[in-house]
Formats: sequence, structure tokens, C-alpha cells
Amino acid sequence: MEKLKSAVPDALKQQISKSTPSQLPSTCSSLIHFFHHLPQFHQMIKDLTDPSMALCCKDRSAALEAKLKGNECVSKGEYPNALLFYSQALRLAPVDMDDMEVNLAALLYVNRASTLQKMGLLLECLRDCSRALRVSPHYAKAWFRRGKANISFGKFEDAIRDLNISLKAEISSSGKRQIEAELKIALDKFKGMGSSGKKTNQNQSEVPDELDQVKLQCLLTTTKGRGMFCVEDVSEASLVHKEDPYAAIILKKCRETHCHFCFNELSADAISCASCSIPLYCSDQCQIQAGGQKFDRSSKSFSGLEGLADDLKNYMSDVVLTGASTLDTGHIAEHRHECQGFHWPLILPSEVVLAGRILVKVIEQKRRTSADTNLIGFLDLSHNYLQLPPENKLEMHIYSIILLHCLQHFYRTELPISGIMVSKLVILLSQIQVNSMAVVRMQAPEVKGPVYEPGNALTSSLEQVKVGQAVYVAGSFFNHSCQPNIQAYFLSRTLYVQATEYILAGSELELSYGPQVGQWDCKDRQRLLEDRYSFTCQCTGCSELHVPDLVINAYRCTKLNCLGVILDHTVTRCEKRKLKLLLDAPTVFSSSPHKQVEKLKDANISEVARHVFESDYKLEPQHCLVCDSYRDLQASCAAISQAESCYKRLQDAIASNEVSTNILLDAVRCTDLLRTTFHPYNKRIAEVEDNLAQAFCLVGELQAAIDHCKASIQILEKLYDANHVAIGNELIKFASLEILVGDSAASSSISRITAIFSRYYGSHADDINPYLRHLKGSRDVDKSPIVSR
Ligand SMILES: C[S@@+](CC[C@H](N)C(=O)[O-])C[C@H]1O[C@@H](n2cnc3c(N)ncnc32)[C@H](O)[C@@H]1O
Repeated sequence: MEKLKSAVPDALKQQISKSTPSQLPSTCSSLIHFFHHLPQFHQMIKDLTDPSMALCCKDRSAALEAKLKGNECVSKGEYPNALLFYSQALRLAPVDMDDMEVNLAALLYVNRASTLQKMGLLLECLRDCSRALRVSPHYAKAWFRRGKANISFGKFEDAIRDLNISLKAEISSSGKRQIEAELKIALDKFKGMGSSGKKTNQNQSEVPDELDQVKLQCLLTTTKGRGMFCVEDVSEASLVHKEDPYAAIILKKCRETHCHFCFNELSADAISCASCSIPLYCSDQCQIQAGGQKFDRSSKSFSGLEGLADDLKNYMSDVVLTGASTLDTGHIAEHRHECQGFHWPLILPSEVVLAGRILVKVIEQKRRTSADTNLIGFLDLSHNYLQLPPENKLEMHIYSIILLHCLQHFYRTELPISGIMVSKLVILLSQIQVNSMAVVRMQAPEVKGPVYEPGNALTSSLEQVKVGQAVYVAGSFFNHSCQPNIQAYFLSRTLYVQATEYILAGSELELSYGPQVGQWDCKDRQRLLEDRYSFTCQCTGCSELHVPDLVINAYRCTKLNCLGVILDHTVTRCEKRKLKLLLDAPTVFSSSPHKQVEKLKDANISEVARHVFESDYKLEPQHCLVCDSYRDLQASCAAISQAESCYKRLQDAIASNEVSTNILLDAVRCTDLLRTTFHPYNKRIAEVEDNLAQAFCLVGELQAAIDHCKASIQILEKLYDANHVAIGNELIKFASLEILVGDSAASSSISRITAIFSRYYGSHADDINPYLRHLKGSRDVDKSPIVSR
């Protein structure tokens, strides 16, 4: 990329850096023309699209090597390693490898199934047996393994059928003897169990999602372009929107750990694409929907075994043909055009590959509806092309031309390489920047046992991890607010949007694109939104004076018992801008400064910044906003920086689980300094209290841990609404500690957490945050305290 960039002549670079959307067809044409005569460019496209050079090819000898390693691990009893090697072999095995006694894929599935069974993963074992049978329906060992798995499952009727088919398919007499012995076990158990061993319905009943009848309208706003509004009142905690992505892609860092279709964590029996070694899926269903090819030849060539009774023949075809369907799922196969021995999807950035998926979907949809194939205007979404830095504009041009060349290897003449087409891709890339959402999962903490056992207290913060990136068409019309009234979350790759408060008819529904009031101060939120999305936030949280923005980074007044805030220059500048906005055009905003004081009396704004409204709206840095006392912030910062190095030592000690008494005592001492320098509601104090709670928990001083955790929550309650999810997350740690000391108050903490999480995630709260289920489970267990209070 860097080489291509530097090869572009300066004059063309200049043109591109200054280009507007309407000039794009011309700048794109010029760059196409330049690359057309550049051998380096053609070499790059060849490298990305030549199947003989692809890194993603199947590899017979590597598959066999991995299989051998798997076998060695099994013989040493190293089952988790064996699992890894068999999965790797399956990923690399060519689908039609029939030059061995048994098809290699079928053999590998059975080997993996037997390993899974040894690891106690019966469902996974059963699925792998069925996959082996879909490739090789007459494979006696696969039926045998399936029979054994069904015995372990207690499904004796199925086990008897599996073993009878295995017996018919097996040719060696020693093999037959082994099967007969297993069959006897199954028959005995079936008789012994009576009806409880009868076939059970494996399908888990799924609770349908209830989408409340919330009517939404997309309307033009005065400051933020289009936005989503509700037509009627929306009650708190109701689901207002649910949508599957137009296109989605897994992030590179999650390729080996998460399903490439649904983005859930991969199961032990993950499956791979039949034609390339890149995507991994958690289930056959995900693989079908993604459009990758399956190890599945049975539907074409299935024939029952000679002399088999009719009911066994039917059973056999049920097992072999289930999941083999090439049923139209309604999904556009998002992997198919990336799976022809090309390895560009592996190399290009995720958002470029995502743009390819969107373009392909547009083409396929137009094909299905026989619409005009002139692909003018892919998606009607906003973009930020004009605001992009020059460097990004050039990169987008180059990537769009590369992507189009790569896609041409699949679509040939259907995708002409023209200035117009490339310009549309450039716009698509900037639409993706503004509109795509990060699909996130709550990182589940490793919980090895009940919460009331030491070591299972959750004192570190729950982290959200980004697993995918997706574009939702209607979801793209929700604007951002730093004080959102809705929350977005994801199950599988589906977007859910839920109201977190009562919303009056005609109001705008706004979610947070990341930053929120209480999390960062106004200038930091604005900076992030400018950098990432190229807009200046116009939300109410960034337009009105309020307590969290005033206190979050504030210093303490030097006068005893005064709660007024002292601000530094940067925060003062930002708050002054808000004040000026209000004074210049109070009618644009919901309330005038005076009214705001009235409105915010409950929120104690006068307690921390009365002066602003009493003395001509004066806001001076380094002076208390209640009593005007002066604080030398340079000296305060110098003192705080010493304390910070002490906290750094504490954090390192927590990370390595080596908290010494000295480090802990130093940190406690420094916290006293922090409390005399920072405003009592300053977020840094909350963070430090949280660290101290974690450290005290690690050294087993649970009461001290509880006290510090509580102190942290009390500060957060000044920064966020009391029912905010950030408080819920902290309360999880608090309840976890309460349980550990046997405090019966844990029960009410858990009730509060449950209420908060239902407000944000409705009936999906436990799925979104698995630790919550764990915590709730503990409430029902009567345990005496491990440490008495
Ligand atoms: C995902 S789109 C939302 C829909 C968009 N308003 C439209 O007309 O298509 C994001 C874009 O909306 C605008 N936007 C969203 N929230 C905003 C806010 N709080 N302040 C200003 N502009 C905002 C920005 O232009 C941003 O790039």
C-alpha cells in the first residue's frame, strides 16, 4: 500500500486530497488510468487473486501431518491438543480426498468425535459423527461412534439404530464383535430405562423475541441530519427495533476464536469451509447462511445399505440428509465471492472486505429482482468524505480500485472498472466509516465455581470486546447522544435497540456511538466523535451545563466544607462555550440558564457551581465556582503526578496478582492526597477506589474491599443516573464481595442489578452478561459466611 501511495504523482495526490464527492468520478478515473500503466499495481493484483499463490488453499499433506499429530496426542491422552490438530486438519483437508480407504474429512470428523467424547463434549461428538456420515454415509466407524455417543446421552433407541446400521456396514469380523458388544449394552440399558430412554426432542424451544409495537419515523432534524423518532409514547425497557445486518464481517483478531457468521464464540466442533481454509463456523446453519461450501456430498450420492429394514433406511436417510439442504435461506452468500482461491479477503482491511460484501449484495439483489443493473447509489446513508483528511482520501481511492479489480475475478464483465464505479466504492467506504457498528460481546469472566468461594469474586471490570463490524440500514438512522435514551446490543449478529427510559411521543430516539456523560468530560467526548465520525456533537449533553461535566475532572475548593468546583483551562473553555451558546440563542435549546438552575436544583448544580448563575455567568479557571477561592493548579498537578506513579505500581501489582502490603499502604496514603486535591465527585477518585477494592480483595481483606467499592459507586452515582448500566456493572463487583463475606444485603444488590440490566437488555440481560446468571444462581444457595464480618 505504502509503495502504491508513494508512486502516485504529487499533482494527482493534490487533486485527490482536495476532491469533493462530485469530483470523485474524475479523480478516480485519473488514478485508474495511472495504475493501468504501473507494473507494480498489476503485480499486486496478481498476488492477491492468483489461486496458485493463495495462502488460503487446501493442503493435503499439511492436513495429513496435522492428523498424525492429533493421533499422537490421543495416544498420550492429550485430548485438548488432539482436538486442535484434528480441527486444523479438517480446515486444510481437500473435500474430495477419496484416495484413501475412507474420505479424509469423514475420517477426521470421526477422530475428532471420539476425542470430543473423551472430553465429555457429547453434543459436539454427535454432531461430528453426523457430519462424517454426510460425507461418507456407509462409514461403519461413524455409525458406531454415533451409537456410543447416543448411549452416553441416554438416547438408547437412537443408539440401537446407529449400532445396527454400523453392524450392517462393517465388514471385518473383529469390528462386528465390537459393535455387537456395544449393541448389547444399548439394548440392556434401553430395557432397564423403560420409557425414559425413548427418543427425545432435541430441539430446544426458543422463546420468541417480543418486539413491542413501537412505530418509528425517520425525520429530518435541524442539527443532525435525519434521525429516528417515535410516533407514540414508548415505555421504559421496551424493545424498539430489531434488525439483521445488510452486511457484516468478523474482525481479524477474532477469526480463530469466533464464528465468522454469527460472531459467537466457536464451539469445540467448529467447522470450516470446504473450498478454502479461512472461515470457521460454529454450526452447519451458520455455514449455510454464510454461503461457504460444506463437506457435504451425501445429497447427491446417498443410497441406503443393502438389506437394511425400512425403518433403519428411513433413519439413515434422516441422519445423512439432515442439514444437507441447499435451501435458500434468503441470505446473500457473503463468503462465496471470497472463496475461489483468492486471498485478498485475508489481506485487505476488514472495512474494505465489508464494502465488497455490500457491493456483492447490491448486485445479487438486483439480479434476484431483475432490476436495472446500473448500480447507481448503493445505500442511502450519510458519509463523511468531505471531512476526511487528505491521506484517508487517497487510501480510499486506492483500496476501492484494488477491491474492484479483486471482485472482477468473480464477476468479470458485470463489474466494469470505471471512474463512476470506483467513486461509488469510495463513498461506500466513507459510509461504512460513519454508519457501521461494532458488534460487541461482554467478555465473560472465567468462573470456575460458585461465587461464594474465594477467588470467584468478580472485582475486575467486565470488558466489552468488539468481534465484528456490520452495517444496519435502518439502524444507521439513529443519531448519537451523550445522554442516550436507547441502548443497542447484539445477539448473534442481530441488532436490538431498547428504550432505557420513558420516551414521549414525537421525541428523537438517540443512542450513544461510544462516549457518554459521566464517562468523559465534554471536550473528550467531542474530540472522540470528531476523530472517529467527523462531526461536532450537538446533543443536549454537550449543549447544557450539568453536574457531571462540571465535576468529573474538577479540583476541590481550598475552603473547608465548600463543595464548589475548581476547573482547569481546558474544561473551563468547553463549559464557557456551552454557556455562550445558551446566552446567544437560548430559544434553540430546551432551557435558559436560569431555568436550568431551577431544573437542576435536584441535581445539586447550585451546590457545585452557584457562582456561574449568580455573578453574570462568570466561569473562571482556577477559581471556585461557589466561593471564588483560588487554587494553584500547577502545584496541585505536580502533587498528583507523584500519586499517579504510586497507582501505576498498584495496577501492575494487581495485574500480576502480587500485591504487597507496602504497595497497598502507599496507594492508600496517596488516596488521601487525591481526596484533598480533587473534587469529591472527580472520576479519578472513583477509579482509584475501584483499584483499591480489587487490591484489598486480592490480599483477602474483604471488608476493606467492600468499603472502597462502595466509595467508588457513591462517586459514580453523582456522575451517572442511579439506574445507569455503569452503576450496574460496579454493583456486580459489590454484590460479589457481599456474597463472599456472607452479607445478606447481597440479595438486594442483586435485585437492583437485575432491574438495571433489564432496563438495558430486557429479557436478554442474562445472555448479554453471563456473570449475572451466575450471581443470581448464588442467591438461592444458603451458605454460611467464609469470613465473618
Ligand atoms: C449513523 S448517521 C445517523 C443518521 C444521519 N443523521 C443521516 O442523516 O443519515 C451518523 C451521522 O449523523 C450525524 N449525527 C449523528 N449524531 C449527531 C450528533 N449528536 N450531533 C451532530 N451530528 C450527528 C453526523 O453527521 C453523523 O456522521
